[in-house]
Amino acid sequence: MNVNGTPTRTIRPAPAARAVDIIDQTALPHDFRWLRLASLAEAAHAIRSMQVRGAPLIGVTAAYGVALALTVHADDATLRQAVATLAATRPTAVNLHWALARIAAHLAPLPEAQRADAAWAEAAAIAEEDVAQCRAIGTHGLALLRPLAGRRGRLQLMTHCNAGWLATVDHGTALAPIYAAFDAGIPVHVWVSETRPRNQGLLTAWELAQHGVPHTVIADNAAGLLLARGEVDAVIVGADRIAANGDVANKVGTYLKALAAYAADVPFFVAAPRSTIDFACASGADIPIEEREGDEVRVVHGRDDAGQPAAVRQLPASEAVANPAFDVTRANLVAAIISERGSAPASTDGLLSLYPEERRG
Ligand SMILES: CSC[C@H]1O[C@H](OP(=O)(O)O)[C@H](O)[C@@H]1O
Repeated sequence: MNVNGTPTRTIRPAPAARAVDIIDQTALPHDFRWLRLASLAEAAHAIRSMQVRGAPLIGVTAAYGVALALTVHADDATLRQAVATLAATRPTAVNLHWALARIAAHLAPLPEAQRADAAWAEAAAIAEEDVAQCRAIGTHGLALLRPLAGRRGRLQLMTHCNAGWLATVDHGTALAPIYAAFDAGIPVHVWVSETRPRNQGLLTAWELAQHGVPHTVIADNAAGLLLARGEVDAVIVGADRIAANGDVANKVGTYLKALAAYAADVPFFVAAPRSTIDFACASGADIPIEEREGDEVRVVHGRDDAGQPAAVRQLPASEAVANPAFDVTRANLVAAIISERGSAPASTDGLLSLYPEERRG
């Protein structure tokens, strides 16, 4: 996508410099800056701290983290350690674990002398696949949105968190069909949920503003009113892990929006590439839910009136808080899964209709 008119992706490999550059998403929406990762430790920290975030993008970043590690040492112990270090950063997004399993399986049979170059090439291949798959999600998602347009002046959409191009290498997942509809000339407006406590909705607002897509930022708790009032034609979100039965793990608060959409008879779509679907995970009950640091709830980070970074402690450090980063939406609340291969019901048969090669027995 474009930043100030310049085509930009979220990650830029620099193998010659033994580094990879990522957009520092903890600085957005106020500052746009690149961050250079030059070691396994820096890649792991970037994922854990959410300098880089988004299910597909953390998978790609982890793959480059393995390349950074093997550029220094390419023995089996280093490969195992790199995979273990990166796998420990965040548990829920299966994309991270899928990418690590894929690059490890690709590198293990190779002679040590060939592993570094092969790691950079495989990480780049995973990144390019993500770009193509997210572009296709936009096309297939547009096919679902187009029939909903025309009911009123603008197609009224709602999303949660950030599942735009910032969460992928390019195009995004949930936002890809929105960009596709906007670029096709369909009048759209997006209700953007701020998504406490890390406020990834502000990243979505930044993205949409960059592309010129009309939008309105709302408090998370306002979504139910808008849905009940009939001000939303469809909800479209991303996913961090889709279980084999169609249950969906996504940013915390997604489930509440799915319940409100169901009560308001508004279609609730989930957009995700193949790397987000975990056929080895039977149902949402088996998806690990990341619990993050309590200060993400206790402390609000923003800007003061002078535009300087400011952190406001809302609660004493001793105050007990819970901070689950994701929740699980049961498949029966999901109108369709949108992937690079098309759309299908959120069910075992639906997912297998998209990926028949995964059918066992
Ligand atoms: C394109 S899916 C992005 C997905 O990842 C986000 O989580 P986080 O910001 O914690 O990495 C959120 O769940 C999005 O839906």
